[in-house]
Order: sequence, then C-alpha cells, then structure tokens
Amino acid sequence: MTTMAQVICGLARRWCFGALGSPLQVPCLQALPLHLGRTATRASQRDLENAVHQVKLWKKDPGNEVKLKLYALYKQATEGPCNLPKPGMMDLVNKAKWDAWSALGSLPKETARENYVDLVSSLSAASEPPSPAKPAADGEQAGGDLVVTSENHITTITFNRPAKKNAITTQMYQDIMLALQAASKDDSVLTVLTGNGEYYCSGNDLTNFTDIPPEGPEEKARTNAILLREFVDCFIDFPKPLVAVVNGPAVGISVTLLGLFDLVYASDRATFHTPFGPLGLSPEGCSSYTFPKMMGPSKLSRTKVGSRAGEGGCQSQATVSLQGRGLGQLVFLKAAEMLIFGRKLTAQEACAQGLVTEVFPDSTFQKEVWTRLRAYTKLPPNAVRTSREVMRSKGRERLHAVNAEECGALQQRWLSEECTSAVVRFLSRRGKL
Ligand SMILES: CCCCCCCCCC/C=C/CC(=O)SCCNC(=O)CCNC(=O)[C@H](O)C(C)(C)COP(=O)(O)OP(=O)(O)OC[C@H]1O[C@@H](n2cnc3c(N)ncnc32)[C@H](O)[C@@H]1OP(=O)(O)O
Repeated sequence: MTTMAQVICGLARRWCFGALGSPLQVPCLQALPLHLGRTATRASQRDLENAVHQVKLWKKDPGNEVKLKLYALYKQATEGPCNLPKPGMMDLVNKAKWDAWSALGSLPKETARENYVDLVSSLSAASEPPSPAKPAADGEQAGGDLVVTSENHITTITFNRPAKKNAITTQMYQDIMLALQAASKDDSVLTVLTGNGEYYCSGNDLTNFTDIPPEGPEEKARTNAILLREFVDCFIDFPKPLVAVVNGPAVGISVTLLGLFDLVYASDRATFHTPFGPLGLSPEGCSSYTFPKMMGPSKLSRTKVGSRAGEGGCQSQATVSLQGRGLGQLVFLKAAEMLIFGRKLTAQEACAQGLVTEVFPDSTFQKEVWTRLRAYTKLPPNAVRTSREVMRSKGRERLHAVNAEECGALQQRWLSEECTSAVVRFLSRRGKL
C-alpha cells in the first residue's frame, strides 16, 4: 500500500463512504491490526453479509484507512486475490483500490472474511448507535452552495460554501450558468457575484479532479474542457453589467473571470491569487488576454502602490521605468508574475493593476458598495446596456478564441503528472488522508 493510495482515497472521501460494504467500495490500508496469520474458520458467509449491513448503518465516516481496508478484505473474501490489470496512474481512485486489494497477496478467502467481520465488529462497538433523525454534519450551509436572489433590480449570485472557502463544485458551475441565463432575461439592471463568509471564493474545488469516470481521465479532461469553455462563454456573452463584490480573498478562476466584469469592488481584506504554477495549471477565464491588456506592457511602467483604502480609492505610482529593455516585443511582467508565478496581490495592488475598480475598508465595505450599486440601478437601463454593448462588442470574438485556446491547454494540463501531484498534495494536507 502506498502513500499515494492513502491520499487518493481521501480525495474521494464522499464517494468512498457511500460505497462502503459493496464490491465497488474503497480499498484497504496496512496499518490496521488485522489477524492475517490466524486460521479463519469461524466467520461464515452469513457473518460477512451481516457485517456489510452493519457498515452501511454507520453514521460516522470511519476514515479512508478503514474504508480501504474494508474494501480490500471484502474483495479478497469474495473474489480471492486481485488479478485485475493495474489501473493507469491518472485513474486515482481505482488505482488506490487496486493497490489496497493487491496488498493482501494470497491471503485465503476465509481469513479475509474473518478479518472483515472482526474489524467491523471492533469498530461498531466503538461507534455511536445509528440515529436516523440526526442530520449529516458535513459542514455545508443551509440554503445551497449557491444562493441567487433578485431585489431592487439587482440579481445577486452568492457563493455559499463558507466552510470550504466557497470553492466551486461542478454543480455550482452548472448552477452559475443557469443563474446567469435567468439573470440575462429578468428585470435586473446589474448582476452581482459575491461570497458568503470570510472568502469571496477559493476557486475550483480541487476534488472536482478526483472522480474519474469509467471512460477514463482523458474523457473527463475532454468533457471538462468543453464545460469550462461553455462556462466562461456565459460570462463573455452576458448582456448586462457584471459586478463582483469581492468580500474577501479570491483564488483561481474567481480571479481570472474578473477580467470579464464591468465593476470589481473589493474589501481591503481581499487578496487576488492565481496559483496556476504551483498547481501545474495554466490560466483560464480569458485572463491570458485580459490581464496583460489591463495591466499593460512593462515597457510603460512598473507600479508601486500606496495604501489609501481609508479614502476609498487606490493609486498607482510609476516608479521603475522599464523602457529600453530592447526585447523587441511587449513584456507583460505584472500579468506574468500573477499568472505564471502565482504572485498574490493585495486589494490595493490589484486596484493599481486595473483588476479592481475600487477598494473599500472592510468595516464599511458592504454598506458603501450596496449603496453605490443601488444608485446605479436608477440609471436608464437601456442606456446602461447600450453603452456596455458598444464597449464589449469589439473584443468579443477575440475573447471566444482566447477561451477556446486556454481550455485546450488546460485539457492537457489536467492530465499531467504536475497537476495530479499538486492536487494530491493539497488534499493530503494535515493528515486528512
Ligand atoms: C460546468 C462544469 C465545469 C467543470 C469544470 C471543472 C474544471 C474547471 C477548472 C477551472 C480551473 C480553475 C483553476 C482554479 O481555480 S485554480 C485554484 C484552485 N484553488 C486553490 O488552489 C485553493 C486551494 N485552497 C487553499 O489553498 C486553502 O484552502 C485556502 C483557500 C488558502 C484557505 O486556507 P485556510 O488554511 O484558511 O483554510 P483551509 O485550507 O483549512 O480550508 C478550509 C476547508 O476548505 C477546503 N478548501 C478550500 N479551498 C478548497 C478548494 N479550492 N478545493 C477544495 N477544498 C477547498 C479545505 O480543504 C478545507 O476543508 P476541510 O475543512 O474539509 O479540511
């Protein structure tokens, strides 16, 4: 059993527990005190079935190590030693299962059955009795992971997974697209994206990468690239002003998309981080085009930022002239530092770089921003829409082309060892796996 296997099972936490006890379940690990040397004749097939049933009644997730162990013992008890071909390196979950089962070697079926029954029995004794009335404690908030409201001509889409720093699940991507579709047709003047809690959004939920379908990782990468392209297209084509109310730190795709927004108001607590390098990824959300465009080529200036959050603004001072670098092409140092090297910007820095419209002190952020937005909804809606359209229409085709190119590059990145290892690293932190 490898560390990788442990890690991977952790990635697939929910899936693992849901499948416990069945032949499709999650695998095993070594560290548990199993009686591998004992002659096993005492547990019958019926005992095994009872134990499987018992596992299904557990309310508390026993952890990946146990789940892996149970899976492997069950397979060994019912099918004997593993003789399936080893799954590919990218097929994270199935590889973990295979590793766990294979690790049992030629352990006799009867011994595996005995060990399974013993293990379930010892864990059941230690666990609480099942209580059907008890709600699942998974840290999710009431109201759904995405909350959409419409009031005073403002449609607000709120990331609502504060326990997970508002990371975006696959379902949330779909729901955001639906919400944008609805908002494009409702009577709202402005559409706002914001986050509930401490974070604006921590970007793509990294567990989105872990459930590999039977068709394999290539197929998953292909369909994800199509879906991501559609998702970003919804922002490119959205017909009304888009506003980001960035209440706290923003990461990944929640940052890159800002280049497609019309107003970005940030709390002075917000930060802007695109850790694509460390994650083995490349930019999305058209940021490879919008960021250099908004931050400008370095031969014009490099900026140093003063702090004026208290005055409700930001300033930029050109301090280092990079003219005369003689490189024969424009060099976008600021955008590169963010998108390639993953430099995190403060709200003030992001404002100086043109990514943020205005920074507000956190203490008055909500009040000031919503007052401002309500005032904007009083403007003649058709004029607002027309102005926006004439500003946007010229670049739209280009944005679609950029989006397609970025998704193509990402399709390859998702399959890379660099990306896989980075995701595994993240999900194995703090002994979670
Ligand atoms: C239409 C369908 C389309 C499908 C397309 C799918 C593919 C689309 C890909 C689009 C590409 C996007 C690129 C990106 O967004 S890259 C950025 C990805 N995000 C990150 O790398 C951030 C990861 N998180 C962190 O670094 C840290 O969690 C944090 C945000 C700095 C916060 O650190 P802190 O120490 O304060 O808090 P914790 O780490 O303890 O976090 C609390 C819990 O939240 C979980 N969490 C946080 N962020 C994520 C995340 N992005 N994905 C999954 N889970 C996340 C964290 O694990 C903790 O959970 P726990 O309480 O269960 O331990």
